[in-house]
Amino acid sequence: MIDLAIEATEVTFPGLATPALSIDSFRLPAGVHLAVTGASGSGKSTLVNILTGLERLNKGAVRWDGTDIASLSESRRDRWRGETVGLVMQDFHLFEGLSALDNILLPARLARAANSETTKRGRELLDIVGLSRPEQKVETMSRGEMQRVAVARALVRKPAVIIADEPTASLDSVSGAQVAELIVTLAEREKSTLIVVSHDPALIGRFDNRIRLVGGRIAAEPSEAAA
Ligand SMILES: Nc1ncnc2c1ncn2[C@@H]1O[C@H](COP(=O)(O)OP(=O)(O)OP(=O)(O)O)[C@@H](O)[C@H]1O
Repeated sequence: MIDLAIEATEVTFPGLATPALSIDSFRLPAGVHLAVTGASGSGKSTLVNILTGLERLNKGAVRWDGTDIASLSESRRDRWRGETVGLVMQDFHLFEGLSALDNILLPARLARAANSETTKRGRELLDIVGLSRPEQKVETMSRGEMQRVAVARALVRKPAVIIADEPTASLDSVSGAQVAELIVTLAEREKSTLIVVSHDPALIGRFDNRIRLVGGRIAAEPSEAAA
């Protein structure tokens, strides 16, 4: 569990008249679950990218647990991201040709952080997300099953933060509801800070803390716990 502070932050892109993202001040206490909504182009993906250190800021700071992630070297930031953030994306980002279990273990293996404990946890997580065939190749799975593999992968290194970008957008309503349930309950169980970007009313409705982005700015006041 780590807390977040966004300070006087701006992200601009060439050709845009106004910043894609402009946030004066935002704080999220450790362990809080937050939903981020907003129309297309309002800056949601840009927000995800600065929270994970994938996009550079033009101004300001994004501090996780007090550390401005821009102050880290690129290799330290990559290591920090792998250790700290579990990411779930709309289009799964799984590797075809690999089994569900190998997909779950791949990031930890690439970071040379995999051991017998990681494999055990990977198998347990597959079980928890309701997948009973760890050796099944991911390209033979349904979309809902693929996203459940991605959720298990995001959690395998016990991340302090889980960030999900439209995790239910490419799923039918039944699979979407299952994935939403898994993300929320697993974040709770692991005591992770959770940030979910979504348009899905069923998913957003599960969050007490919500912000809405309009033109790159936070439009709605964060609720009490996230203020
Ligand atoms: N690399 C880039 N270069 C130029 N403009 C960009 C770049 N990335 C994003 N933008 C612009 O920044 C604005 C915010 O984009 P962003 O992708 O964050 O929106 P979004 O809310 O995630 O949209 P969507 O819901 O459609 O994915 C948009 O106007 C977009 O065109």
